[in-house]
Formats: sequence, C-alpha cells, structure tokens
Amino acid sequence: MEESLPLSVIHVNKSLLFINRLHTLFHSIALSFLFYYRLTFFFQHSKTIQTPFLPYFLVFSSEIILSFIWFLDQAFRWNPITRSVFPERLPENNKLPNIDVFICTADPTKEPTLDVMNTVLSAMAMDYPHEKLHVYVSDDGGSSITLNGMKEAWRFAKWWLPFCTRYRILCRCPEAYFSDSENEREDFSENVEFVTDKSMVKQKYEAFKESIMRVKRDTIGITGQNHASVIEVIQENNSGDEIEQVKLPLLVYVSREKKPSRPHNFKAGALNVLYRVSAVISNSPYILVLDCDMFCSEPNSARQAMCFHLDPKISPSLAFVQFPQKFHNISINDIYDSQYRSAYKVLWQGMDGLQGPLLSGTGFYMKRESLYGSYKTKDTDFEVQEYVGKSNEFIKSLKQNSIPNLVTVGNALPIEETLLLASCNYENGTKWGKEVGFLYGTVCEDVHTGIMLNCNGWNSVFCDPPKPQFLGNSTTNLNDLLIQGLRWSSGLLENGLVNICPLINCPLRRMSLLHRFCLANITSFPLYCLPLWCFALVPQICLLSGTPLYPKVSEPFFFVFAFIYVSAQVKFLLEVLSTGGTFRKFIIEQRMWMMRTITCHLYGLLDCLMKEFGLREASFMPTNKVKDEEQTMLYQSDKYDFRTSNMFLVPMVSLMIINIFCFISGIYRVMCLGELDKMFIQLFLMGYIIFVNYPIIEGIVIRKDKGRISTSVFVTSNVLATIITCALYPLLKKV
Ligand SMILES: O=c1ccn([C@@H]2O[C@H](COP(=O)(O)OP(=O)(O)O[C@H]3O[C@H](CO)[C@@H](O)[C@H](O)[C@H]3O)[C@@H](O)[C@H]2O)c(=O)[nH]1
Ligand SMILES: [Mn+2]
Repeated sequence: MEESLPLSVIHVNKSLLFINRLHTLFHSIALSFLFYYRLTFFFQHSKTIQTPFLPYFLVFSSEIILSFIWFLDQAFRWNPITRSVFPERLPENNKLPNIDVFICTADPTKEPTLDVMNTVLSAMAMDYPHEKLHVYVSDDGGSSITLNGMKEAWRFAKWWLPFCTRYRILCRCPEAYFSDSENEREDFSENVEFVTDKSMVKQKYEAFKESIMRVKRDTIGITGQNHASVIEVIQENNSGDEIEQVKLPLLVYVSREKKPSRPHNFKAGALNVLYRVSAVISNSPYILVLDCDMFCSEPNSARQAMCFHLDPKISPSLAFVQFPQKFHNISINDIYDSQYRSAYKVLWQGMDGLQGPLLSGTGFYMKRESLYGSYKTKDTDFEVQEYVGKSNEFIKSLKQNSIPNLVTVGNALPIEETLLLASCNYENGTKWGKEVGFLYGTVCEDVHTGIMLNCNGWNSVFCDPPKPQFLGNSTTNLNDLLIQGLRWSSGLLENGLVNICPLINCPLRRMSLLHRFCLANITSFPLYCLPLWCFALVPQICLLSGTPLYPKVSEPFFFVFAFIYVSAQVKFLLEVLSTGGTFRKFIIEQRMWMMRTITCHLYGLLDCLMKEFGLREASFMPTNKVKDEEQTMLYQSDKYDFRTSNMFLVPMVSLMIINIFCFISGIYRVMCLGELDKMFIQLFLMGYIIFVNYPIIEGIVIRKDKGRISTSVFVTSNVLATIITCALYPLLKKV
C-alpha cells in the first residue's frame, strides 16, 4: 500500500491557466490591429510624403521586437504548474543514494571566509545520513585562508552536527541560527539540557568565528591566477578532544591548478574539476551544487529532491531538480527587485509545465550521469580517452555507473590521481566543456548547460516548497546589480545568438515548440535594449518638432494602443499581486526593468558582439559579498544608491533629462497650439517614464546623502542629453 503512494504530486491552477490564455488571445488580436495600422501607414506613406519616414520606421521596428519577445514570453504562461513532495514516503535511510555537494568560492576578499564556511557547515548538517554526504569545496583563489577555514569548520562541525541532530534544529547554518531567536523549536526551548547545550555550542561557534577572523592574509607566492593544484581531505587531527567520536560527512578541499596563460573557464571550469575529483573519491550518483553565498536554511532539500530522483516514473529522463534562489538580505520593499520575483515565481513554474526549469547555477540536485555526454556511444578505450581525458580511474568511475569508490572515510584516497584530474592540462584535446560536464564559452554556464541537457532529451523539475531550502545573498546596490546584469545579459545573448540558438538548433523531437520559445525568450530578452532606447528618445524628440507617431485620441485606432497598454499593465499587476507583491512592487519592477535594459542590457549586447569579433576577452567578475554599513542603511531606508560608474549612470540620467525637457515642451505645445488630440500618446509615454523613474529626479534634486547623483554626473548627463537631442532632432524631422 505504502509503495503505491506517489512521492510527489502536480497542481494545476485552472483559472490562472484560463486567464493567461485569454489574455494571450486578446492581446494578440490587439497587436495584429496595431500591425495593420502601421502597415497601412507605410502603404499610404509611399504615395503621400508628408511625414518623415525614419521615426515611423524606428518605432514600428521597436514594436515588432517588443511584440516578438512578448509572444515568446507567452509560452511561460501556457501551462504553469506547482508541485508538492512527500519525503516521509521515501525508503529508509540505508536505501537512500549518496550525494556529493559542490561548493564554489573564488576570492576570500570578496567572499568572506566565515560566510563560505557557514555554507559548508549548513550543507554538512543536512538532514541526510551523514555517511552518505560528501562535501567538496572548490577554491579558485587557492588561498590558505580558505583551507584553514575548512579545518576550523571541521572542528566546529563535531559540535554543531550532533547538536542539530539531537534537537532537530531547523536552521542549520550556524550564523543564521545564532542571530535569530525565532529559530528555536517550541518543544525544546524549555528544556534545561537544550539550553546548556545551546550555550556551549554557541561558545564553540564564537571561538570558531574568532579563529577565522584571526588568520592574517598569508598568500605570499600564490595568487588567484597562478597556483598548483592542492587537494586535501580534511581529517581528524586527534588533538585529544574531549568529544565523543561523531561521524561527519567527508570534507574535501580542492584548489585546481591555474596558470595565467591558460583559460580557466570560471565557475564551469571549477565545477568540472570537482566533478572529476569527486568521481574518483566518492562518485555519488547525485550532486548538489551551491554557490558559496547560498546556505541550506532548511535541512530537508536532499530528501525533497529524492522524491523526484527516486520516482521511477520521473527519474529516467530527469537531469536535475532545481530549487529557487531565495535571499535572506532583502528589504521589505525590495527596491532593486533583487529577488527576481518573476523568474522564480512565474517563469520557472511555466517551464516546469513543459520540459522543466532552467539550471539556475545554485541549489540544484543533478544526476551525475546526465553530464557524461554521449560517452556511452564510444567503443574503444582510445575513443573514450579522447572524450573524457586520460585518467583511467576516472574512466573506471564512469563504467561503475555510480558505485562509490569509497565506502568508509579513512580508506587510502587516490590523491595522486586527483591532482592530475585538477591540473590545467587535463582537459587538453578532450570534450570537457563542449559535450561533457558543465559547458564553457559563456559566463552563464548554468543556462547554457541546462539548454544542452534539454537538447539531449533530459528534463528537469522545479521544487519550490513553502519554506525556502536555500538562502543566498542578493545584490542590494545599483553598482553590483548592474555589473551582474551586464555579465548575465552578455552571457545569455552569447547562448542565444552564438552558442546554441534554442529556436533553431535543437532536434525537434527532443524539445517542444513552447519550451523552445521559453529558452529563446530567456536568451534574447537583453535585446529589449533596442526598443527601449528607441521609446526613450524617438517619440520625445518628435514631440519637440510636432511630429505625431501615434493615432489621434479621436481616431478609432487610439483604442488599439490604449487597449495594448492597459491590458499589459493590468496583466502584470495581477501577476505581481498574485505572487505576493504589492502595487509598489509593480512600479519598482518596471523601473528596474527600464534601468537594467537601458544600461546593462545594452552593454551586454555590445560586450557579446565584441567578444564575437575577438575584440574583448570574456571575464567573470564575482559579485561582491562584503557588507557595507552605509550602503545597507541606504538600502533599508529604500533609497537608491547611485554610487556606480558613469558608464551606467550618465545614460540613465541623460534620458531622464531629455524626457523631462520634452515633456515640458510638449505641455507648452498642447497649451498654446492645442495639439492634445494629436500628441496625447506621446505626452502620456513621457509622463509614464518620468513617473516610474521619479527616484532619479529625487537623486538629483532632493537628496543630500552620499548615494545621491552628484553634480558632476548631472552636468555630464546634460552635455550628453544636449548632444543626443541636437543630433537626432534634424534627423528625425527630415529623413
Ligand atoms: O572564476 C570563478 C568565478 C566564480 N566562481 C563562483 O561562482 C559562484 C557564483 O558567483 P557570484 O559572484 O556569486 O555570481 P552571481 O551573479 O551571484 O551568480 C549567479 O550567476 C552565475 C552565472 O553568471 C551563476 O553561476 C550563479 O549560480 C548565480 O547565482 C560563486 O560561488 C563564486 O565563488 C568560481 O568558482 N570561479
Ligand atoms: Mn551570488
């Protein structure tokens, strides 16, 4: 009886589905009227040349691009689903499969060691048989600080893990646990033994913290870009500890070899080294990947993921179970939309109803086998070596089909072999990063790898339980956010335009059309920058010269445009409200969309093109994770921190100046020349842009704090705005 109960169920919100499809239908009809209107204009235009051609052409092209991306976007809304899991129905502990946990860190100055170790500890303390967990940390910085931190973490784990298990602690990240009193379980808070144990463990934690803080920078001779491979299994150093023997998960430090002359392929390169090294040590059939800033906040994710991986109906084609990225450092109003609401509350659910969500870089349980590529089709040993490299131990691990090499900790570990597997030259002439493992050639290795898996016929599952299983650090200032956004848009475009174009390059039988649309949408949405730049400039400058680009209010086609605007806004508002947002969030998300699109998506596009033409090298700048008091204060009081480079700020401010200037001139025209009927839509567009981006005006005019927009930026932006206006005005009027 027990056996027949499902491990997971799917929920479909029928009314949501109905509303979505109805909206798609009506909105598409309205868009076809819009196209009809524009095309008839071009048709008539060729006969009567009164109005300039260029602005119409630009606006119409922008409308086509926007509609195209909107159309692809509807695939996410077609069949959204959610899932629930029943981990209590899993087989007993000794029948559960082994799991290897991969944690990546790159730079101890940008990624504080204490935080990284908290991630390590939270993963070691998961509610899963400890002998079945193996935690591997990749240190791309090759820093003794990290290695030392892991030794300290290991010592502390001997106290932390038994404490978590004994009292069934919910939050297993020590820092989060000790800084939040709400983490206590009701049933123990009165218990005397618990209280003494807790204070004892807390003391140990303080000591652990101090020992990490105490370590001075001791990295003379090695730098992040130049060091030999180091692999060390963190072990008992029987220092006569008074504590009883506790079984801890295996903990391994891995720092791959790096040479300045050799490309190291960023995080994907690091993950592939962990993938090989772990194959000859533990070779677990499942892999959990975590960024160093993303800790396990609840201990159950492994069991929840197993509800899919061990389900005979889902498992055969299942590559990975993705959990959403959720963040612990987000303020109530979330002024930067740092939580990426739409991705993890709308898009991933939508893809889950098709072939499964995209790989999101962290918080996923991957089936080891899914990254083998087509190794099974290779016949001779020679072919296999050409494919995955020369390590016989590694090749053996593939054949063993996930039987662990290591059963008990303390066996002689193949360290020599692992050093070879972590060396720079190992991948020479093989298919690593092209067909095997995580893919190279992009700074969005996650999306790229996910798409490749889909193309090879693998599926994925989105698991978003009510309580967040993983909590990370999101970007909470404009500078970090825009730098990260630039990297993403450049990487995504690279995926979409260059590496694998999802619309064209996947075998049809392996991927449905709708899923293809989703992938195409995700990899091409940075192209939004083209229409948005156009809508931020062309109608504005045309208003100055009195060129109307839209139908008059008194014409019937006015209602087509009005309908499109209102229907898009209402649909979006409903979506925000129904996924836990507020009206304010609805405005904030539009603002961030505009700010990101105007700046980082444009630069991302340029970056991608330059990389394509060999003018620039790919770079992965890790996001800053060090907290800054002042910046946090601005963030918590909902003030934008405009301290970012001029490259980002000046275009934003210039466009705002142009919009305000044209809006005022527009009002004048309306008053003096009575052109409201003719110019209403253009005037409205400017009003809308100014209203949504009001904080920029505040940053220039009202604010006095350090995060405001400085006078020099304002002056530079004015110069740029004047140049743009003077250049475009005659062009848009005459051509
Ligand atoms: O050369 C590198 C660069 C980065 N990392 C690690 O990669 C992770 C992600 O880097 P982070 O700076 O935190 O970037 P984010 O923009 O926050 O990361 C998002 O975007 C990345 C792709 O651009 C994904 O890999 C991540 O999972 C996703 O959270 C971190 O653990 C880094 O330590 C490395 O190991 N080696
Ligand atoms: Mn991160």
